[in-house]
Amino acid sequence: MSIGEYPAGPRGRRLVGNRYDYERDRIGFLQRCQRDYGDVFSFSARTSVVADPVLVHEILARTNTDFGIEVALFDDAEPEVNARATPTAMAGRKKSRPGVNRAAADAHSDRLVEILHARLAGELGRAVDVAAVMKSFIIRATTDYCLGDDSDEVAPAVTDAAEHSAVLMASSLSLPSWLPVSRVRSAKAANRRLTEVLHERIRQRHARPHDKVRDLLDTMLSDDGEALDEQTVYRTISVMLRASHGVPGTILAWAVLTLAREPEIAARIGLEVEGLVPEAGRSVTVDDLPFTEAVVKELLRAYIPTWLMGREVRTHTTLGRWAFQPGQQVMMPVYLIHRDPRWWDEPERFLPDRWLRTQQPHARFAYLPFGAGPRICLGNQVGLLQLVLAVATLVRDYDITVADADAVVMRPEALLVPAGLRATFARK
Ligand code: HEM
Repeated sequence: MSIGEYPAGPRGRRLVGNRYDYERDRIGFLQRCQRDYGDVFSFSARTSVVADPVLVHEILARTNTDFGIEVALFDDAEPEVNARATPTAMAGRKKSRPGVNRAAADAHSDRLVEILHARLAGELGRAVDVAAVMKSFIIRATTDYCLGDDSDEVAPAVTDAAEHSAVLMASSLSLPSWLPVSRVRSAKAANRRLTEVLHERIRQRHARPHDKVRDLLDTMLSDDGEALDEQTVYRTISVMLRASHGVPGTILAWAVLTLAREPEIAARIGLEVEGLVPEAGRSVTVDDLPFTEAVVKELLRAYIPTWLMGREVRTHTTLGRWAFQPGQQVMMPVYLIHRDPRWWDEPERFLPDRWLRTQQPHARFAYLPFGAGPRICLGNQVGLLQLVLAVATLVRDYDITVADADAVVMRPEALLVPAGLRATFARK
């Protein structure tokens, strides 16, 4: 192939192209294409798939310049997410950094455990939709992380806005916001409500600041570094809250299923947590729980919720030996990379111990749970802490009964979900 060609791929069926076969078995279809055409192949004249770790990393690194990340929920709206790539939005990211690093995340560990117990208290003794409960726990935890005492009214508003937006996203259509469709109207109303409560909280805090930094909002309003306008503070916090809605909660659902299927892993986590005696006055952190952390890393490899990431091509550009035009889409099946036997030993097995050895994965960039480049997950340390402490707490303090674990199936929707997972939680 000469430099600058559009990738080859299956032509698909008349009228529907590849969509029919893709919708019947999304992951299987992508795996078959990869086998037949290699790591870069086309899905249609507009959409290509890139499953080569180095090229995926390059796309992520060139995001904001050659590749755009934004998805417009309403096609005539200035999508709020678009603003994230502007210099002021990147300044918001920069200012937030000391508020989201490992030390800041660790400082939230006691609150996190309290919030998990409080969230489960109302659910004990009956079978619940695990992903829904875990998502709402994470929203409460992240809202508390960002806004501390001011989070009460905000957490329900985030859930509402995120859920309404997810319904629109799932339809995979960009609908004009003037369209009198009830789901568009309710999504707009929920987003407006979240915008209002958040602005209100930011203004109040600005007028009456805490004497020392207690949460992410304090970091964003602090005198250290560049001063930000209210809109930039709002956007940064709002993106943090929305971005934390689905992914960590979904991984916790996978954790509950895995603990039920692999009791010896649950037992090893139990031993690790029970043997832990932190010095007086010091909270438990990720560093105290190396095996639990390895389990979380393995969950993020095997069941990566962001299994298929996407970018829109912004400029006439090349990637490796392929050429792309503005407006084309590039999809990155992280799931395929995380399960590729070229980069991983026994990729189909759930082996947390691989993370306690060296040399995993065998290729650079073959592990991308948090993305990479200028738009890498801003909450990666916060998310890791949430997952490790939640898994350890679930094992230590709860008996969990999963109803029919064998019937749960892996479903690659917008996120990769354990469909049909229900469980009963009881305090030990
Ligand atoms: C541990 C679970 C998590 C995973 C696996 C995860 C994964 C990701 C991934 C893959 C992206 C990049 C998406 C892309 O490039 O298209 C992302 C973006 C982001 N995540 Fe996370 N995330 C997690 C938890 C969180 C949490 C708890 C927060 C907030 C506290 C958060 C905040 C963000 C933000 C703000 C972005 C957008 C950054 C930007 O576009 O500039 N994430 N996350």
